[in-house]
Amino acid sequence: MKLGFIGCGNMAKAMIGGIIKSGACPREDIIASDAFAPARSAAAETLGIVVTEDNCEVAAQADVLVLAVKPQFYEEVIAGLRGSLRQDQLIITIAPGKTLSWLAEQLGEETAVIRTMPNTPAMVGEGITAACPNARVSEEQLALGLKLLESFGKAEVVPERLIDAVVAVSGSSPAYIFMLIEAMGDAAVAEGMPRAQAYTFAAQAVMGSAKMVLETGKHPGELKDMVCSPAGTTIEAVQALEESGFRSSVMSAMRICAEKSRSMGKA
Ligand SMILES: NC(=O)C1=CN([C@@H]2O[C@H](COP(=O)(O)OP(=O)(O)OC[C@H]3O[C@@H](n4cnc5c(N)ncnc54)[C@H](OP(=O)(O)O)[C@@H]3O)[C@@H](O)[C@H]2O)C=CC1
Ligand SMILES: O=C(O)[C@@H]1CCC=N1
Repeated sequence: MKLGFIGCGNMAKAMIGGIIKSGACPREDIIASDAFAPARSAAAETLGIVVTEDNCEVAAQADVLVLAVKPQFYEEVIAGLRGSLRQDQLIITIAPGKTLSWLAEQLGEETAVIRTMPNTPAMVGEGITAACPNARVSEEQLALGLKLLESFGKAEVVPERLIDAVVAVSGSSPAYIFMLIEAMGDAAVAEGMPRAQAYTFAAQAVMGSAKMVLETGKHPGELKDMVCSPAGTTIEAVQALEESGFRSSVMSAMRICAEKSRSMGKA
């Protein structure tokens, strides 16, 4: 099985890194193209895969083809691939806004497409990806697609109407979490902790908290209550966070994120 990537930027590199690390596809069977020469060199050097400038060469070789360019380039990239695509190929998309019906118009009704939304923690095998197959995707193709997506984390089939929520809750959310870790690190530095140590403590606390949600099955509010000792330190921090609208800020940001994702389909 040959795996092709068109566009070899941040998300493609995260996915390819995870795929190679897990052994789901050997690096020799992965080929990627990118219009930007430094992106090609970075992928060749860091991932050890074959790279080319020619998108059609990737499309011609790939059994599974991932379109990993920004959504605004999808139309021109797909137009440039006409004549190089085959009916037996599986296309995986990762762009917000680009719906299965829009993709069917661009790629042809007969093309098997899995619309997905991954995230960059794929790079360390801790991604989560939502997958929406179209009606042309066979059981074997869906199994193959999910095997690839699961090679760098979790993957779940979701109805397409949920994909904009997925963009907000997992596609984009690593950025909010990195901002949280950065802010926690800064505050610990202000208390006198060396910066590197501050990031280790902040990141480990975030990872451990996430693991508790996943592994205990307890409501996040209950887990929060377990940290708040009566008349203690945490409840003071919780009150300060509530006063500055922490939870409503996160919800507003995610609403704007999902709206932006929806709007990208109209561009
Ligand atoms: N980054 C993330 O966390 C996530 C991204 N995604 C999606 O992944 C896709 C890629 O995003 P991301 O990796 O962040 O973007 P990047 O800009 O890092 O990567 C895209 C790459 O594609 C190149 N490119 C542009 N036009 C073409 C073309 N015509 N042919 C071949 N290559 C081209 C770009 O070059 P140049 O820089 O010159 O334009 C760039 O190197 C997007 O659709 C994004 O929405 C989905 C989930 C998470
Ligand atoms: O910022 C973006 O548009 C992409 C999609 C989800 C994460 N990054």
